[in-house]
Amino acid sequence: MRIDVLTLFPEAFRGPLDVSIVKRAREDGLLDLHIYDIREHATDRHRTVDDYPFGGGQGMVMRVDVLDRALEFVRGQAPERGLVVYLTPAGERLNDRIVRELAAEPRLILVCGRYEGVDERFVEHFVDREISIGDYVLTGGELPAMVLIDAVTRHIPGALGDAASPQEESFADGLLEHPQYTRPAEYKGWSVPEVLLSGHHAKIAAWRRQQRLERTRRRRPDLLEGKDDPA
Ligand SMILES: NC(=O)c1ccc(NC2CCCC2)nc1
Repeated sequence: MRIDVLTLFPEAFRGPLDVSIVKRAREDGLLDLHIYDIREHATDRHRTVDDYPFGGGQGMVMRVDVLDRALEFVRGQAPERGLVVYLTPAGERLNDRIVRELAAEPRLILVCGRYEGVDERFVEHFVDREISIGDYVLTGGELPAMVLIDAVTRHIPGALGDAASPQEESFADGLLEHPQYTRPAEYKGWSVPEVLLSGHHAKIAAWRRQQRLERTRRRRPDLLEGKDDPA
């Protein structure tokens, strides 16, 4: 899978994607990640990428002509057309279903906004999906882009190694995940639920299922709406 990122701050991407699972996926050629600087495609002497909003208002808006040129350049870097995703609080709320949909794409082109956002004509004519990682405003689309890259990478076959598979994770069947425990079995008088030490796999599976249901009912009843009571 190829992911291209358009950003004014390529340096923001150094670090989180250079460690652990994502790093390994890149080294193994499972994820082909490229970061591009939008400012390279500004044409004036001052390399301007933004301008004042028509109609007034505070802040600046990213120019459609600069973004169009940047996207056209990036598109030309690989044969697949790529699905263009713009990170914005006004987008579809990211969830497991959307992550899986995006992970099925051969190529994603993520566009990170800054200032007050981008000229709407860029969204209307070039963006395929607007995605939000939550109902809050950030200073840029870079962190949401990294969240998306991390979440999508987990679904690339082979990225999680043979061990875990995303299916067992939270949300896979719409429920929160069960509590986890490991050694020491006793710590400061705090013990581990006996069933987990029993080696009785059927009982353990039943206990974990019960925990997932109880947690979801208590913390995220919205996840259970529209589902007949999952026994
Ligand atoms: N909740 C989010 O996914 C999100 C995305 C982008 C953003 N800020 C960007 C959007 C255009 C200028 C800054 N804030 C929040």
